[in-house]
Amino acid sequence: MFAHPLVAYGWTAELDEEFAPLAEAGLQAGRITRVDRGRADVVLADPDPRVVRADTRLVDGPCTGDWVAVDLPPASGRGYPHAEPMAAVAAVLERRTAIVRKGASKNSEGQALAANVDTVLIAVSLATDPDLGRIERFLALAHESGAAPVVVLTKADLAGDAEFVREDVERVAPGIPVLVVSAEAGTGLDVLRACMGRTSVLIGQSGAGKSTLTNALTGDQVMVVQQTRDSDQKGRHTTTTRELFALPGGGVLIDTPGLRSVGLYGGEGLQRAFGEIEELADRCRFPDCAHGTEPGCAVRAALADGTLAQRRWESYLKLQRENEWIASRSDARVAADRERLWKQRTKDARGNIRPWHGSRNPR
Ligand SMILES: Nc1nc2c(ncn2[C@@H]2O[C@H](COP(=O)(O)OP(=O)(O)OP(=O)(O)O)[C@@H](O)[C@H]2O)c(=O)[nH]1
Ligand SMILES: [Zn+2]
Repeated sequence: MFAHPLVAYGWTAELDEEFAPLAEAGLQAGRITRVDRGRADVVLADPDPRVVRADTRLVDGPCTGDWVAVDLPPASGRGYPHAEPMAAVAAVLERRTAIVRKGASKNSEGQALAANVDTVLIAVSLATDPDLGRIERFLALAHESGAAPVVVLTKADLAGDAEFVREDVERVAPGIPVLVVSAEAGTGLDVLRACMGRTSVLIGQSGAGKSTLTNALTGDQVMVVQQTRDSDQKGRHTTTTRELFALPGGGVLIDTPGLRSVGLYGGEGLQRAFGEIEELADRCRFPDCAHGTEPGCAVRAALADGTLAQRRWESYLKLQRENEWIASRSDARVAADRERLWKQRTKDARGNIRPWHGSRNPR
């Protein structure tokens, strides 16, 4: 068994091996538990896990879940220009997976929400009718990340007929587990735990119950929870940062703030989220069928006999148009951005550490 104080935070023998040259350069391995402007909380082994605040301005766009190399200031503070010596993130290790959505700004930059995640838990409240289109969007985002999606229907204690909703949601999530839980009543949590990989992230709308679920899974009041508005069950955007916790039974959970918009950021995720449509298209008579007026179109046949729901087809077309629009913004630009995101940011601005590349590339 591989023993290391950061195992509880997801550290593996493989990471340890990758990190060896950085350790030799005098850097400490750590995982980002939360990010603020220009700063991050990083859990380090010292030798027991402890959280330090570190400057992140030397690296490009670190996010919660990133494995990093931390440069701790010498105890004397000698050699540091600041009055208060501060730890600094010197490098970000290659990401295995990353949840990337379209950035808030108009340009085509992607925004990483969480890194090195194995399971994406898409939280959807059963207190109101679920928005299937939104779930499809979250699923495409999750598929694109490289992690395995799971849909978690929350607040089962408030649902009239949870099973009915679950079947509805299953139709838009082919091959994906759809679970029913209540953090309030404590039901469904064991099944949920069994579906969670080493590192899981909770995503979903504000008020979906992500923080309540985080508290239930950590067995602690780690996140603040606020009432949803009675009028429309909308959340109040209580959670404002992404935070990472080690779970008592092993594994790591990242809670995220409610997402107002989930702009997709291109890629194959959409095809995977709509796998059954891709399969239908493969059966069209013409390989380049546009599913319009062509004879022998399997997609139109499925729409006609109801095997493929009209709503689902339109949702797919809409998301595909969105994806294409992003790509058209500038293929080169998007490609360069992605490259930059996936690539190892091991350059140390101070130039005293050699660039270092991990052995695996998620793409
Ligand atoms: N009845 C019931 N209420 C729940 C359950 N889970 C969460 N809630 C309530 O739903 C409201 C919103 O819960 P949060 O956990 O803050 O939701 P969130 O998704 O973290 O919201 P943001 O932090 O704004 O993104 C709170 O009033 C919770 O008490 C549940 O299982 N049953
Ligand atoms: Zn066709």
